[in-house]
Amino acid sequence: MSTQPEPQPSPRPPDRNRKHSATRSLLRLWPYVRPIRWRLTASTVSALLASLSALVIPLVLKNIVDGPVAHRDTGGLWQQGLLLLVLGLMEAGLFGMRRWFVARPLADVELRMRADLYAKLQRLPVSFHDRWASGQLLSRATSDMYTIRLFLAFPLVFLIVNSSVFLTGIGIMFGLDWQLALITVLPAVPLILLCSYFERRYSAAARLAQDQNGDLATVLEESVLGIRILKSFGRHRTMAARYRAQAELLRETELKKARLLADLWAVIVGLPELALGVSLAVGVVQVAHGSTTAGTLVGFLSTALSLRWPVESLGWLLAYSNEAATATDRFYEVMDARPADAADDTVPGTEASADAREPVVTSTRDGIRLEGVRFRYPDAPADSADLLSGLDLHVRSGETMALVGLTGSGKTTLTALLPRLYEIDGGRITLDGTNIREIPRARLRELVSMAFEDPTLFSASVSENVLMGAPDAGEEALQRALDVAQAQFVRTLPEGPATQVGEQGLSLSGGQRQRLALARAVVGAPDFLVLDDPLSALDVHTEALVEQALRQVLAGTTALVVAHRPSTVQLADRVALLADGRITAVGTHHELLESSPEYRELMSGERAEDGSLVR
Ligand SMILES: Nc1ncnc2c1ncn2[C@@H]1O[C@H](COP(=O)(O)OP(=O)(O)OP(=O)(O)O)[C@@H](O)[C@H]1O
Repeated sequence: MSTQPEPQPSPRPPDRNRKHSATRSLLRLWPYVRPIRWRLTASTVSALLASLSALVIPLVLKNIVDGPVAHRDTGGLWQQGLLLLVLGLMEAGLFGMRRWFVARPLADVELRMRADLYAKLQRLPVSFHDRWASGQLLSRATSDMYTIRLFLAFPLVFLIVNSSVFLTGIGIMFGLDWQLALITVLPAVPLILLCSYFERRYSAAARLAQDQNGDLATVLEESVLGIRILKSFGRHRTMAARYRAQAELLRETELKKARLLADLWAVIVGLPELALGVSLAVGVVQVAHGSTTAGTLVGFLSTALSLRWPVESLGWLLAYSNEAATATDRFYEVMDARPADAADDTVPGTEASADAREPVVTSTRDGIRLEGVRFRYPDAPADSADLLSGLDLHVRSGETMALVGLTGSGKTTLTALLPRLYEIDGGRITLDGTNIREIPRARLRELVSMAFEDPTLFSASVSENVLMGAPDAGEEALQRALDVAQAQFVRTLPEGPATQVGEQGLSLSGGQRQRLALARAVVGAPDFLVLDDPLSALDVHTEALVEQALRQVLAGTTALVVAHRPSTVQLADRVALLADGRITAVGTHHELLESSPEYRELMSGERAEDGSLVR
């Protein structure tokens, strides 16, 4: 039976429909525009001169009609004709220069904004990424950046140029004949009101479309990443229907935008045409009565006609500026997101990170100590209990502690607290006596090395993936890490450790990926090692070999190893049992087997709480 899927907006922070004006949003681009301000000004001036030179053409026409044409002066006609040619060439040349001034600098602006967004995404805490759908972030880094660059290239320049040309043209028209000019500019009043109404409605629709674009990207990304699961469960049609429904929503919003624009366009084009018709009729009567010359009427009408583009372009210039303002808002929603403790954050390449390389002052070899640690996920239901509620644990220096507990008891969460992937809500965690909050993040993450349950590999070579754990480590360390992780299979790959793996490269099995992730964790010979069920995807034979090699690594480090099965527990000196947000028992495997009924159940797998706790 197939169910009709409802399009789901991906989880994202509450909608922040713009409460302030588009101008205020766009002004926030100033830090990026500032370095290219002179080139942008030169580009605007070129476009302005080009447009103004086009405005002189009607005046030349007036002179031709009232002068050489009226007096049959062929010599004068050639002169004026030449002037028209020069003006035309000037216009073309200046418009060409406009592009030349900004093409490269604008590409640089886009590059810098992309780089800043990427750096910010890397710095933001994991809890931020838990809240935001990846498609929303992808669309900000791609289509929103493109919208902003295009705005700086065209609408920004032409909003300034066309307004100036419009005002100059109106001035010329008043100079030629104030009565006709008055009739022509009368529609400006309802147009201004209409534009402000349009701005509000269009801005809401533009925001919705850009968010829906992000939702669509999320569905697409999930479908591509989960294609095997979708196919094997025969759910690809359901997902396709969800994608279509999401695309349908976006289409509706785009159509709404088009309708709004079409309505505005109809009025923007219709009203001035009407006014022009009336002024033409009045002008003809004036010429007939001799109160104005035929040349003045020709000049007036040509000026009015050359103002058509500045007026007609208003619709899409406003629409595009609105989209750019929305894209800017969306960009700054990420850029403004600040980790609560951003002050002590360190980024590689900054001065702070130089300090981060200083060794942690450790007078004692105290190992890992957690005291009264409390933690709950920021998006956990308000009425739920803390996931970790006053947890105490001491892993002695050089010791390997296995962490066991029912599924969902918080083992993975606890491991993520050590390198501060999440911030604790209470208590303290120390490494060799130093509070982890006092250790710069970059240094902390050098000290604590992790292998996650889900081994992610990047589109890079095997050696690049492994050396991510210690960029300065050499070939020898790489080979040793591969040996420890029993990843000798790497040597049989087409290009050995230089073979490309990950999404763009060779597909590896789950066990092979897990071994590379393990090699990545141990390559830097870290002081503290955190392994989240590192052997789960290995066959019994390989598991025994990895365990054997891992014992040597664990002997020289302080380690916390999440374990689901007895064989992994055997690697540890002692075992800690996590239950109800606390460590309820600590001891050797045998001690706990004797003293803790809960541990016995867990290790025997008798209590299959939800069928997935242990083998
Ligand atoms: N990012 C998150 N945001 C909110 N809740 C989360 C998040 N990650 C995990 N949880 C919840 O926290 C609880 C503990 O999850 P955790 O992954 O730490 O358990 P675990 O003991 O490692 O489980 P397992 O043995 O199955 O790996 C679970 O109820 C889970 O739903």
